[in-house]
This record gives sequence, structure tokens and C-alpha cells, in this order.
Amino acid sequence: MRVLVIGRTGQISTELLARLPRAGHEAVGLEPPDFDMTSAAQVDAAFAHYRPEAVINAAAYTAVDRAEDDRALAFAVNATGPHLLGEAAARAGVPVVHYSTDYIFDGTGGRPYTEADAPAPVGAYGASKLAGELLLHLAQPRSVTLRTAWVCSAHGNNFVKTMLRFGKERPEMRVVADQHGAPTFADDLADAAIALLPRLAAAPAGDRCFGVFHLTGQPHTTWHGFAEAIFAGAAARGQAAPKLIPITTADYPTRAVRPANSRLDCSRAAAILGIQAADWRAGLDRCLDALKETRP
Ligand SMILES: NC(=O)C1=CN([C@@H]2O[C@H](COP(=O)(O)OP(=O)(O)OC[C@H]3O[C@@H](n4cnc5c(N)ncnc54)[C@H](OP(=O)(O)O)[C@@H]3O)[C@@H](O)[C@H]2O)C=CC1
Ligand SMILES: Cc1cn([C@H]2C[C@H](O)[C@@H](COP(=O)(O)OP(=O)(O)O[C@H]3O[C@@H](C)C(=O)[C@@H](O)[C@H]3O)O2)c(=O)[nH]c1=O
Ligand SMILES: [Mg+2]
Repeated sequence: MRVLVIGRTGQISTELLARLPRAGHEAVGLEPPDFDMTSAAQVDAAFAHYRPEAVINAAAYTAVDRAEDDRALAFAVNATGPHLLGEAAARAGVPVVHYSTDYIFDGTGGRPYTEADAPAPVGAYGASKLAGELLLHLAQPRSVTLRTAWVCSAHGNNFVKTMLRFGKERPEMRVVADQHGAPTFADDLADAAIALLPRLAAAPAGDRCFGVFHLTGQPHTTWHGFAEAIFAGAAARGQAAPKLIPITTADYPTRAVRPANSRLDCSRAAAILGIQAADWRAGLDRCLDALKETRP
């Protein structure tokens, strides 16, 4: 299929553009400064030019703290963008795969969230992403939102790379141990979207394959638990690891509030889409190997 990917050098878009051709698809990725999905004219021009058979939106405003002071841009990219893509996709009759976030929940629940749980974002990023989910599905019901969390990869900015960078400079690292969730590797998320394409292209509106699905890695951990695994993996590859100190959220003030419970129940994606939550420890190994190869 001819697939239009929104995003080109982001974590998930990089993996999509590497993997789509291997799966037999033709892919093009668009991002600023060449393309701005908040512009209706640019979205329409991209559809007219590329005539895609499917769209995967892997673009977003992902700077969680900055979004608090930059709400207008966060909402333009994360809400208006998916809305415009949905409208253009509906006119063209093509399905959309979109990604959203655990941060649409407030994180006060005591168990993993299901798709039936009520969203209640506590920050601007989460609020803008929730608006995007709703606007996309209103504009194009033949769309899938994969709600994921804690995305990492060898490309782009993420917690793995932050830990490795700071870990080299500091003897000790303090990392929050009371926020629970599951890391998810961008290559697994790209593969999930690609696997869906043929089914979505054939399915009529109203088919149960459309809608919102939770998809993260497994098993659940905390940011501190994830940092332990990162530094164990780095040490196994000959890199010095700092002393890791567990702290509470209150010990690590940030501009935006993060949910304490980011755990997503992924059983619906397994049951309906046949997509399983991948073990993030395998993803971390791939990521650390890739980073080691590219280290100067
Ligand atoms: N990162 C995470 O931890 C999580 C991410 N997600 C979701 O997954 C998806 C992908 O995230 P990730 O790969 O980490 O994102 P990145 O931040 O790595 O990449 C974002 C991409 O969006 C592009 N972009 C930004 N603004 C626009 C615009 N106006 N028009 C077109 N493209 C634009 C960026 O281009 P440029 O580089 O030029 O700015 C970049 O290619 C997003 O929907 C995100 O909300 C969900 C849960 C966790
Ligand atoms: C760097 C650092 C972070 N932390 C904490 C802060 C925060 O609670 C947690 C993760 O930090 P980050 O800044 O990577 O987290 P953050 O940018 O909030 O990551 C989020 O990004 C968006 C896009 C999503 O959609 C979410 O799923 C999630 O991945 O770790 C420490 O405790 N110690 C540290 O040294
Ligand atoms: Mg870029």
C-alpha cells in the first residue's frame, strides 16, 4: 500500500519509515519544515499529491513540561492536526492509525486502565492528546488510536538516552519510584501499526477493529525500575553505571504533573487485533545494541 506517515525523524516515524518498505509498502514521511499538519491547506495538498491508501500519524507535540506554557501550539499539533488528517482521510476513504498516550488518564486508579475507563488528563499535553483522539474519530470513524506509554528508541529523545547521557556525567542518579507504567519500544509500535494496515483498508466503518486500543510493553515497572534495567544493560555493554537512588514524585518537581498510575491494560488489542504487548526488556536490548554501534 501507499502509506503517508506524518512525522519523519521522530521516534516512531523513523521506525515506520524503515519498516514499511520491508513489509512491501511504499512510504513517505512528512514533518516540519516541509510539512505542517496544523495547516488544512498543507494536509489537503499532501493527500492530493501522494494519494495515500492509508495514513499513520506518528507526529505530535511531545514536550510534556513545555506544553504547560505552550498550550496553543500543543493543541494545534495534537488536536487540530489529527482532526485535519481525519477529515482529509475520510474524504479520500482511507483509514488512519494514530498514537495517543497514558497521560490522558489522571493516574489515580489502583489497577491498569482499560479503554472503558474515563479519561481525565491532568496536564496540557494529555488534554491536547485526548482532544486529538476524539476529533480524529469524529472526523474519520475508520481510524485506530493506539494508546501507548513511555516510548523509547535509539532515535530521538527519550528516557533511555537521557539516563545514559546523565549517567555518564553523574556519580548518582535520583529517579522516581512511585510512578508505575510500562516502557514501549518504537519499533514494536511501528510493527503494530503496519500489521493492522491490510485489515483496516478492507474493513467497513463500524468494524470492531476501529477505535481506541491500549498497547504498551510489558511487564509493568516504575521509572526507577526501568532506569535499573537501563544501567544494568549499559554495564553489560561495558559502560560505567551511576548509583541509582529511588525517590518520590514529590522529590522531583516538574512543570507538568505526571500520572502515578500509567499502567494500561492491553488485553483488548490482543483479543480484537491479535497484537500482543511486547516484552520491553527485549526492546531495551535492541536499543542499547543500536546505541552502542552508533557511539563515536
Ligand atoms: N514519546 C513518548 O513517550 C510517547 C509518545 N506517544 C505518542 O506517540 C506518537 C509519536 O511519538 P514520538 O515518536 O515519541 O514523537 P517525537 O517527539 O519523537 O516525534 C514527533 C514528530 O512529530 C513531528 N511534528 C511535530 N509537529 C508537527 C507538525 N505540526 N506537523 C507535522 N509533523 C510534526 C516532529 O517533527 P520535527 O522533528 O520536525 O519537530 C517529529 O517527527 C505521538 O502521538 C505521541 O503523542 C504516546 C505515549 C508516549
Ligand atoms: C531525567 C529524570 C527524570 N525523572 C522522572 C521524571 C518523570 O516522572 C519520569 C520520566 O521522565 P521524562 O521526562 O522522560 O518523562 P515524560 O516526558 O513525562 O514522558 C512522557 O512523555 C510523553 C510524550 C508520554 O506520552 C508519556 O507516555 C511519557 O513517556 O522520570 C527522574 O526521576 N529523574 C531523572 O533524572
Ligand atoms: Mg526532526
